[in-house]
Amino acid sequence: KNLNLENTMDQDHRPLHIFFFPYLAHGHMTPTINMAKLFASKGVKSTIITTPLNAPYISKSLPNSPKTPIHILTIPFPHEHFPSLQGCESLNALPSPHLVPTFLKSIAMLQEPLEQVFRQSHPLPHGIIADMFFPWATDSAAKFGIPRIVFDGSCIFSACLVEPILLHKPYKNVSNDSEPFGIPNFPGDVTMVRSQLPDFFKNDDHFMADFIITVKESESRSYGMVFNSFYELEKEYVDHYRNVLGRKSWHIGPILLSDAKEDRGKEISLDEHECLKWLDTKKPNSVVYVCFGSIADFPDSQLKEIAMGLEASGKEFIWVVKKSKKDEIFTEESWLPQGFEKRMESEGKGMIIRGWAPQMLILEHEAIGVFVSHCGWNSTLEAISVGVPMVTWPVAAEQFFNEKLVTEVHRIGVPVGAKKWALKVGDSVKWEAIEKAMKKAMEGEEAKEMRMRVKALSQKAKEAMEKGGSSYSDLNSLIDELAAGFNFTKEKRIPHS
Ligand SMILES: O=c1ccn([C@@H]2O[C@H](COP(=O)(O)OP(=O)(O)O[C@H]3O[C@H](CO)[C@@H](O)[C@H](O)[C@H]3O)[C@@H](O)[C@H]2O)c(=O)[nH]1
Repeated sequence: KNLNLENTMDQDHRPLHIFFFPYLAHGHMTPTINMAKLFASKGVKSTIITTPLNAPYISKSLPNSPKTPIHILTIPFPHEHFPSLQGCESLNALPSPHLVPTFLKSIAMLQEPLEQVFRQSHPLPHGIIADMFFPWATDSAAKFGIPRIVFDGSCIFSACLVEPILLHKPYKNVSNDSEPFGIPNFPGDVTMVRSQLPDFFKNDDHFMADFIITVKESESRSYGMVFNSFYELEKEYVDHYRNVLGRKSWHIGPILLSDAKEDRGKEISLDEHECLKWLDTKKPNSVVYVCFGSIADFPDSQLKEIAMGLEASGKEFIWVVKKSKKDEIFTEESWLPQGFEKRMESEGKGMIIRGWAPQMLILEHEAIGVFVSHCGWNSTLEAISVGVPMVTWPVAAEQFFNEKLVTEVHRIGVPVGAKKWALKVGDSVKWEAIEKAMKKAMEGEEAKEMRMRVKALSQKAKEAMEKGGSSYSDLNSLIDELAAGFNFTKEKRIPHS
């Protein structure tokens, strides 16, 4: 029942207080910060728990005068046990992908400091929204009688796909990596091929194989799941998740739409906004924006193919390029066709951003015609929220699942033809395919229809966040429930456990 508690007080008239515990990676931290801001805008006292090196980024992203203050509480990172991670407390700051297993181990050691925070909290918070990749947070919260809610950084569509694939292993029924297989106990007739699945789904010896099982198991024991998504985008899958899989869930997004425009891109320097001025000189829907999120790192040979594809398409573009080694000098010779950058700049054709771009500000510029993306969920939702069609180029994580939602369910994107899941990206896509996909997404009748579909979804996303919309209502019921749940927590019992 919806209690509609006034002023987000609990039944003892205490203001509601929620801990937010984001994973130490960009793609997880940003939506969690925005979630804390959203809760604070409703009058909920919000505390973000993080490690010292991540605190400045969070604090820069917070609004200057929120309705209710947002606190940052730091816990120590276990550097003494992991000397190879000196100076690095985020997945994005790892000097090499080889350190990922070490990083995962170090994260597990945050459990004790988190529990220490609970021990020192008087009174205890009403709940903790902790990232899915902290599976042990469920047990930690339970020790203190606090409901643990899992933040799944992706969509419900992907969550519905992961469950039956892990459980029924349908990829074992096909004879090779490229033979399609259907998904049992999944609404809709999506097919996958084996090469698109994460290695740790298929290989029990993979360093993440046990971890993903623990994550799923902890989800089923948690109080519920929060998704940065909206009902109208994934109706069938939300219903399946709740009614067939029996999971308690709230979809409260696109959270970014609740973020004030002046707060977006605050964390980057003003010079980088040069690209926005450049976009002001371009025609509506004419520019290709290419960016593969905060982690994916393409080899030089693949970057060269992208450059060739962009040039051959004749389209204007903004292309964001990252390198895993921060200090590496970006010389043209190794990864661009000769003279490419000068040629593009002098013709006003294109702009390369090295490092970090103000993505949301770029995407919502009317000049952007298509987004070439790896289908990280934040990027996908950002494109949908502002109504920009995509060229999909999934790389790793759950990105091949998200691609299906974009290209097959909603038909708002053109696949570039990436076939293989890989933590270390190869050079699998040739320039001809890149050029073709970009043209298909921007030219002709089909492109027009795709644009209309994504614009319609963008409108629905806005409505979901407005008063009375599906995400607005779900957030209110979550807040009501947490406020009402305090009586349960006093008895050291998690509701619905
Ligand atoms: O130059 C850049 C690059 C990225 N971003 C932002 O960074 C975020 C990137 O997030 P996402 O698109 O989700 O990609 P990843 O960083 O790769 O995210 C990881 O986390 C996501 C959430 O769980 C998963 O969906 C992805 O598969 C996983 O790789 C987005 O908000 C972008 O707007 C920028 O602002 N500027």
